[in-house]
Amino acid sequence: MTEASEDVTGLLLSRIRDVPDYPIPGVMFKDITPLLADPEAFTALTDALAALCSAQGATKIVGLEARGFILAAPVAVRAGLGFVPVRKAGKLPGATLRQAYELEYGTAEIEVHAEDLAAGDRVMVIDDVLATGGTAEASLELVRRAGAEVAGVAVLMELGFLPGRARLEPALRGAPLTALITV
Ligand SMILES: O=P(O)(O)OC[C@H]1O[C@H](OP(=O)(O)OP(=O)(O)O)[C@H](O)[C@@H]1O
Ligand SMILES: Nc1ncnc2[nH]cnc12
Repeated sequence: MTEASEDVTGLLLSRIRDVPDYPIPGVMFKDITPLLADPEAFTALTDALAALCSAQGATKIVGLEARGFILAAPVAVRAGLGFVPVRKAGKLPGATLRQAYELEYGTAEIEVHAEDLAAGDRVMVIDDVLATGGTAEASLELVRRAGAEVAGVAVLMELGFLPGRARLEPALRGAPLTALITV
């Protein structure tokens, strides 16, 4: 299975809560906590993402702090693959690669332990939301700077009212971007 079924899509969509003007006025925040609290929905999400990782021949899973960790860690276990955290700057103790990027509501820097990824790894990047695409774009930069190959990017939810997909397109270099749902 490479796409979520309509039943799964509907279930996931029904468990996402809209919070207007959070964290700043003008942002419609998509809150995934109701989905996480529903074991049927969380399991369906994990299974769909794990199937995608297997279908695309991933050998490692990168999760993006913080909400991406919640999704990516069970996917890595389910798919039988190693999990590599990409963290906000200053949180990883070892030698890191660092990349700056812009968010829908601010700027940030992310890091990965340089030794966690290497040539021969095929990496699936997993996150909850694709908004402006800045976080995912920076993570692909890190994956490649570490010498690894990008198997794809998979997100629970793409914000279709923002140009994240178009921004990410060049950085994908032909690798697939899969969103289980688009809102
Ligand atoms: O496509 P973008 O515009 O880059 O936005 C998407 C990112 O923004 C959110 O993370 P955030 O940095 O808010 O952190 P959190 O997961 O710690 O809440 C979300 O979890 C994605 O990682
Ligand atoms: N509107 C939004 N809702 C939830 N997470 C986000 N990350 C970036 N923009 C977001």
